[in-house]
Formats: sequence, structure tokens, C-alpha cells
Amino acid sequence: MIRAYTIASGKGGTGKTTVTANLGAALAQHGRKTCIVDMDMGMANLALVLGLAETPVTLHEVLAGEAPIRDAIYEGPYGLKIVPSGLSLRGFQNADPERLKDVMRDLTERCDFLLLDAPAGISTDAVVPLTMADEVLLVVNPEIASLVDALKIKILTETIGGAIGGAIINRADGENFDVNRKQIEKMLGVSVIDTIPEDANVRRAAAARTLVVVKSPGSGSSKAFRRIAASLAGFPVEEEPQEVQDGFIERLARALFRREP
Ligand SMILES: Nc1ncnc2c1ncn2[C@@H]1O[C@H](COP(=O)(O)OP(=O)(O)OP(=O)(O)O)[C@@H](O)[C@H]1O
Repeated sequence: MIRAYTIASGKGGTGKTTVTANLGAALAQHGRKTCIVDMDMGMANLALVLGLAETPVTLHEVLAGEAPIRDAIYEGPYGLKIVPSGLSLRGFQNADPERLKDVMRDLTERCDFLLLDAPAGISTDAVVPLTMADEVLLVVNPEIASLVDALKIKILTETIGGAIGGAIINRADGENFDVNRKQIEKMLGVSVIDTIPEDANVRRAAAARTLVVVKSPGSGSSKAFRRIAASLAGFPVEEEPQEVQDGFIERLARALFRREP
């Protein structure tokens, strides 16, 4: 059975795109056919985070009726399927709702898991994805401003008939919490699925146009992404992941060009 999740937050910059991409890759790594869709028509970050160089056809062209959805599906790590968005301020406002339904139906036929990366805020573009998935997952930072905005999204989702599947705390920085897990659960009235630590490896991976679960599988954030994937898909969590080994070419290049200090 296909499971569709919308990853939302309310406040911008909490880590929705990071969570969508890494969770998608962690599911794909476990053999789950997974498709992630960038529904943030204004920001279109997913392709950048995944290092996709050329995306001539995007969700934007598909919704405009200029291309079939299959032309807007690109392949990422572990066979993860990615539908990027176009840079357009028009967003869904002019999109034909029937076409959007067809696109989603087509995607659900191609995968076991569908993850939708929703835009921040409560514009039309942000509201549409809240109604489309089985469950909305709220990505929050452990700070009051993020929680207040997440609460607005929760209320909005429930008002329009959607369901909240839980919250994911991202960028939890050691002791540096405004609010702890229990307080977050009380304030939002939803359970916290897991906590992803603040992790410099996330930014290093982003700078290298790749994902932390690919580049640094042993890092704290990667472990959290795999735990969340395991809980969504119901497979056991691997405690000791294998670090990705450099390929032969990388090792050869290092051996040949190593400079002594
Ligand atoms: N756990 C983490 N540790 C360190 N840095 C992180 C973490 N999660 C996200 N980041 C960084 O925070 C920034 C914002 O993340 P991201 O783009 O995923 O947020 P977003 O909620 O999708 O933003 P927007 O609202 O603009 O779409 C990025 O630079 C990302 O690398």
C-alpha cells in the first residue's frame, strides 16, 4: 500500500527539504520505491539539494500541461525518484486541480512512498499539499517561533480535513533547547516521531550537492533519518551502518597525488 506524506512546517528554514530528501533516500536505500516531490513552486530547492544539474522539465511544466509527469521524474541516490519544481511565483494558483490529481495518481502508481515537500507559510501553494497526503509530518525546530507556526499548520490541516502524523524535531542542539520533547508534544498536541540533531555534516553534504545519509552515513543526523524511515516503513533499524567507501578511482587518485605535509 502506498503511503503519502507531506512534509510541512509553517516557518521557513526549519529543514523540510533536508528531511524530505534524506528520508526519501533512506527509504530508497531499503528498497522502498520512493518518490519525492518539490511542491515549493517559489523556492524549488529539492533539485539543488540533490545536486541535479539539469532539470529541463519540472512539476511546473507538467501542471501547465506542457509535459507528461514521466518527463519530470529524475533519479537520485539509491534509485530515489525526484520530481523537481520550477522557479515560478505562479505556483498552484493557476494549476488545474484535475491535472494535479492525475499527476499524484500517476506518482502513487510508481512508488511505495510519496513524500511531498511543502512550501512554508499558508499561501494557496502551501495549503494544497496539506490536503493531498495520508498524513502531514511537521518539521519543527526546538524554538517557540517554529512551534507557533507549526501549530498554525496543524490547525489548518485539521480544519481542511487532513491528518497530522506527528512531528519531527530538527536541529536539536545539545543542551540548547528552548523547549524539550515533552513540551513540544504538549504544545502541538501531536507525538514526536524522532529528533534530528544539529549536525555540521548536513551542511557539508549540502555544500557538496549531496545528502548527509549518502556522504556521512555514520553521523548523528543520518542515524536519525534512518530511524525515522524505519519507523515509517516498519523495517528494523541498522545500528551500525557501513561508511560509504571511496571508489577505486578516488583511492588511486589519493595515493598518486597525496602531498606530504
Ligand atoms: N539537522 C541539521 N543540522 C545542520 N544544518 C541543517 C540541519 N537541517 C537543515 N540544515 C540546514 O538548514 C538550512 C535550511 O534547511 P532546508 O533548506 O532543508 O529548510 P526548509 O525548511 O526546506 O527551507 P525553506 O522554508 O526555505 O524551504 C540548510 O542550509 C540546511 O543545510
